[in-house]
Amino acid sequence: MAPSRTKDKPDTRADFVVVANRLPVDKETLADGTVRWKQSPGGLVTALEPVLRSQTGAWVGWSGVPDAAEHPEVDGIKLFAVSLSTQEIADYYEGFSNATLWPLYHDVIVKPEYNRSWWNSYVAINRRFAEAASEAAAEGAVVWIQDYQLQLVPKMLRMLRPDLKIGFFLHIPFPPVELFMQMPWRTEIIEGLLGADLIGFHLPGGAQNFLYLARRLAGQATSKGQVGVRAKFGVVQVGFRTVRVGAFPISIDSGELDNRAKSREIRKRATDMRAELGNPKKILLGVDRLDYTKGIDVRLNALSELLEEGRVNPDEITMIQLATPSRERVDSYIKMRGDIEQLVGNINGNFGRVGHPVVQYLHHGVPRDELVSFYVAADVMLVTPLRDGMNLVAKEYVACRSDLGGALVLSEFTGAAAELRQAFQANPYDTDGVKEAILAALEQDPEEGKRRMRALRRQVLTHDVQRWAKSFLGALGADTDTMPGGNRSLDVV
Ligand SMILES: O=P(O)(O)OC[C@H]1O[C@H](O[C@H]2O[C@H](CO)[C@@H](O)[C@H](O)[C@H]2O)[C@H](O)[C@@H](O)[C@@H]1O
Ligand SMILES: Cc1cn([C@@H]2O[C@H](COP(=O)(O)OP(=O)(O)O)[C@@H](O)[C@H]2O)c(=O)[nH]c1=O
Repeated sequence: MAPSRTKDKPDTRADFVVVANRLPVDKETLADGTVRWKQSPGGLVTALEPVLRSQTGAWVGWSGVPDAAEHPEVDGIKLFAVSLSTQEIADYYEGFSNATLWPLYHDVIVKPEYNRSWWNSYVAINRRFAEAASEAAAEGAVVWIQDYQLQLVPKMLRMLRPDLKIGFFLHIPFPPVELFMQMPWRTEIIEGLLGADLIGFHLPGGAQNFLYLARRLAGQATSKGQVGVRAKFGVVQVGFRTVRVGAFPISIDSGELDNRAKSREIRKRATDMRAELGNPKKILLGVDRLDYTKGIDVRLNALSELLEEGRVNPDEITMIQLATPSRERVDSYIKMRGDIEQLVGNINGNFGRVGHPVVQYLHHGVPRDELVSFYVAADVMLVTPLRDGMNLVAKEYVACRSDLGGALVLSEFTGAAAELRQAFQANPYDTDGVKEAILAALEQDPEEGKRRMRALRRQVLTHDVQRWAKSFLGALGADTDTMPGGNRSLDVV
């Protein structure tokens, strides 16, 4: 992605508009005052950027820093920046989005905080996004609203622009009814979402939870049958409008990643990495935003016990944990960072040698090619969230393994677990189960490993992000003829 320049405002309205909390690029001001734009963190941007690149469209979002109203241009995508003040970032983004909704929707792993002034800010900022989307959209356009930060936008936008076709997709889990009922503004949220024509979740369970709440809280008539995957949609009747509810598991640009990982440069870099690490017998890898939902502590605790019990030899393994900074001013994230770094320190203190720490921990992002080289080099990929909407990292690892090497340890509580059945799955709350899964992955028979990886790759390469977008937008009634991919025939070995 190459941002070129900034403008006052993109000059034409678009027929296809993505609205997300973040723009695909974050603004960064260097010490000498130079401004640069870099890819924003997280899977939502990884997934949507190739989709929007293949359509002619616009993206409405925030640039990741306070009071930035420039509109950068990225590879032909028109970007409409929504400006947030420092106080609004604290109340709407760090507060209501990430200290209320995020923990509530992730099984209350930490206690959600219910703060009325945060809610007021959430309402005001959702209105600002709705107004920006309304300005960006041409007559009759398709507007696709993304994620938990913007759940009131569908209704607000419909009131401003009844001519639009409005879709909404939730990238995180939609919680069980008993948990959602904690939310003081629960009815407003359900009614906000019902402004859309189509509401998408990763899994049928989220769609079912939503349908129940639409009946109970908004008093609407709904269908009662099971929702399927990309099929058998639920229906909510809102006056004269019919709102459809479905499950659309998100994915990655698998073909692009598969090709990139096969390149000579990446292969060489992966071999060099192994040598730089002292050619350990096995490399274990974790790749996450530093978030308490990701279960980084789960895998570190399991590894620590395996080392203590002598079931894993510290001289034979290296674990690499990439942990990109995330939501660094939210209390629960500050505490978790300290906990994780202490765990890493304990393992290295107890089992490392000079020049050979057992865990190599990086608290910063790495360039895309470097990340792909890590995937190619890793013998065991550790994905152990306590709860995760999808987890694209698991799919990226599989897409990078055309050599059929490697093994994936995967938490049952990720959206990806529903599709990646041949991974070594474990309940992240069961430390013994996680330890057994890690051992099984480390010790797998190579032929059995190939069989598993072949099956995983068949799933990931035939269910790519283009197929995800096409299935959602097709169900919304948008014209998807111009989109590439969607169940492309790929080189699956
Ligand atoms: O924007 P941030 O606060 O820095 O957070 C980054 C993104 O994190 C979340 O990603 C989710 O979307 C992925 C793609 O669907 C999914 O695989 C993952 O399970 C989710 O956690 C969040 O939902 C995004 O809004 C954030 O941009
Ligand atoms: C550590 C790291 C990650 N990435 C990319 O970020 C996304 C993460 O997506 P996922 O669905 O697994 O989870 P969240 O959205 O964060 O909740 C994935 O595409 C990674 O490749 C990255 O680009 N660089 C990094 O250092």
